[in-house]
Amino acid sequence: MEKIIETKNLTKKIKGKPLVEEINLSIAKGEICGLIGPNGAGKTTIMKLLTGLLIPTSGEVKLNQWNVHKQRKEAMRSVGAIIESPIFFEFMTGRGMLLNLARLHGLNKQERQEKVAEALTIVGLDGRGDEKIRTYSLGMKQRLGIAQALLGNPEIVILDEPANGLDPMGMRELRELILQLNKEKNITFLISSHLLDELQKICSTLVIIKQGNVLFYGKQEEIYDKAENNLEDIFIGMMT
Ligand SMILES: Nc1ncnc2c1ncn2[C@@H]1O[C@H](COP(=O)(O)OP(=O)(O)OP(=O)(O)O)[C@@H](O)[C@H]1O
Repeated sequence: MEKIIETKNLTKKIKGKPLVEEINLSIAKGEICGLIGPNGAGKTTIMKLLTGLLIPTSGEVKLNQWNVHKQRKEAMRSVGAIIESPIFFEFMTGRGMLLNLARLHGLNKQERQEKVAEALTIVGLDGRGDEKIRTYSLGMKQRLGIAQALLGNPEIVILDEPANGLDPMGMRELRELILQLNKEKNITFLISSHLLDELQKICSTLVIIKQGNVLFYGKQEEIYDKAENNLEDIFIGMMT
């Protein structure tokens, strides 16, 4: 199976204090991988290292075989990411903002219009694309963030806490969107969340971290034994 995200002994220290230590991940193309851990475990740090927003103290990250820190341009070509909250210009329309971003991908005017219309349709915002972002609900903003990530035809999408603050309807829409993109475009997802039920529903693999160290990494079914199939109980058991 082709590996699309690989980390080797990935370590980040700040002033000698390890934020994450010796992280070894090997995520295959087409996986939906959930990253879980308590507050401060190092989830955002891992995502920032994967997307080149932080430089590792030691170890390496490869995306699509490209080293993120040595071959940044090539590595980032395959990734769309939302780390922490996406930043929007609220006075713009969803379509206007996406059209501006599409310029950065070097598309001509007609290509930009087509690409943006396609992205808005995929995330279910085609009917609202010409309204100002400030009128959007949180769920719509999250989906606009995903539309933004889709503009570069990514093979990997990295989402940091995408379901934060969403109501049950918004969560279901987000879940269905992720599953649809995974199935139809074979996009690989790495998603961090505190919402274990949500991850349990969609992830093929899980990474569980505590204080910067990986406690479990593998297929979701491997974590359950016959007596126990509740991810929350297993997670809390590991943390205490
Ligand atoms: N720039 C920094 N300088 C020093 N410590 C930092 C810095 N950034 C993060 N940390 C620390 O590193 C640890 C991991 O932080 P990180 O944000 O990756 O955790 P997280 O798992 O994403 O947490 P949460 O679930 O609360 O978002 C925390 O103890 C945090 O305080």
